[in-house]
Amino acid sequence: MSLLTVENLSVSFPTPKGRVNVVDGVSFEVGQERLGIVGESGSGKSMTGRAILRLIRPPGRVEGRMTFKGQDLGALSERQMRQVRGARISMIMQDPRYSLNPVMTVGAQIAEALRTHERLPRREVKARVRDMLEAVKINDPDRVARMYAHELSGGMGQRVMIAMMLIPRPRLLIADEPTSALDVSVQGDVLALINDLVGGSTINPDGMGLILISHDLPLVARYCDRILVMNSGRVVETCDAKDLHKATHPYTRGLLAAVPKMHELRDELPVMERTT
Ligand SMILES: Nc1ncnc2c1ncn2[C@@H]1O[C@H](COP(=O)(O)OP(=O)(O)OP(=O)(O)O)[C@@H](O)[C@H]1O
Repeated sequence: MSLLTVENLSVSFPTPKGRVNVVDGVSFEVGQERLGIVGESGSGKSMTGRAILRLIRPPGRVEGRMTFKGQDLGALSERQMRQVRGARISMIMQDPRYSLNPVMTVGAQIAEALRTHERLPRREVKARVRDMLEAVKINDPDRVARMYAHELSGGMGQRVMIAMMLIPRPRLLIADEPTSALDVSVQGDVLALINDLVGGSTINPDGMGLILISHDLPLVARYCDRILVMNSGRVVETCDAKDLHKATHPYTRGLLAAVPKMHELRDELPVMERTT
């Protein structure tokens, strides 16, 4: 069943030459599955994700219709939309450390988020914070709970953000380049974690849908069920990840042709030390 339906979405901004559509007539559906949105820088991937959550501010203009579980997101008040963003559709961004409160410990932030969403007896808070950190595979959770954002590695910070994002048990996760600010050595671990959580775990037994936004085609092909390829604001190809090799659009074929070169480049990179 479809969770989110996007119909004819356009996002435009004023330029000296008039309004320009940076997202242009994009339509897709996503259910409890992993949908990858891929394309080069500037193709409109992030604007699509932000438009779904109504995060585009004027002078940006959004047109089209988006429904989440049948509810028209455009018809919601700003207060109702905040509830959707807080609880039903979550988003994780590139560098998690900027999203964490710098003057609160990790444990205090997770505890605060837990108490916002459920009545929790004081004596259970510490154990629940530990459960959340363990669920995102943080080693030594009690020590990490006492740390501040600046003391975390990028990978740890992203795991902490993922734990916080899961507290309200969202039905859909939008992950916009969630690993591009991380060391190559931990990128796969964080994506594998997101992948596991999408399927369901002790802290979110029902699982959730995923929209993974990335410029990295092999990465999206590896972690997603379906792929939507964007170019200049438009969807040029939609296919199952397993059928990517059969893609017909010249732009997708161009991205595919670049893949072996990317692998060669990666093989030349020095292996970095693990930081998580
Ligand atoms: N405030 C703005 N005013 C005008 N144009 C904007 C504004 N914000 C973004 N854009 C343009 O919208 C286009 C799409 O941006 P978007 O961030 O969605 O691209 P992207 O595919 O996610 O690329 P990247 O991976 O580099 O973030 C870009 O060409 C960008 O320059």
